Amino acid sequence: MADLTSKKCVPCDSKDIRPMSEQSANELLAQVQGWNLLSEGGVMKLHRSCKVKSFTKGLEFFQLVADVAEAEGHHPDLHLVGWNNVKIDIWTHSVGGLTENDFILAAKINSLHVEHLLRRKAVA
Ligand SMILES: C[C@H](O)[C@H](O)[C@H]1CNC2=NC(N)=NC(=O)C2=N1
Repeated sequence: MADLTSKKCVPCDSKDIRPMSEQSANELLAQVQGWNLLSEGGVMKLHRSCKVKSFTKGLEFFQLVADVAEAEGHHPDLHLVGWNNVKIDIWTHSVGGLTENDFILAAKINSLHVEHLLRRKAVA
């Protein structure tokens, strides 16, 4: 199975794009560490949350994510709440569900070098 980061998102308005099943989404989830499936208003989405070191580092993180999204022509919902809590939701709006595009985008976000922007998780 080809690595998701080596793939390219396809235009979301192509006529043969369909939302995938929950089973397919769960299978692909293994390739996007740190992301979870979320169902909101009947729409299945990919969700990830993390803490950033500061409000401005959160905006820097968003800019790096935005660069990937623009390159892919596929976009996440970005939330920066309580000054340092980042939440990212990804789904394919044109079909109201998940497609491979969403997993490609999540995998490419995971491959960003952003350790300098993120707060390390406290070791239990
Ligand atoms: C033409 C193309 O379908 C639209 O411009 C893109 C833009 N980015 C997008 N991003 C996401 N997440 N879903 C979409 O349906 C979508 N559509």
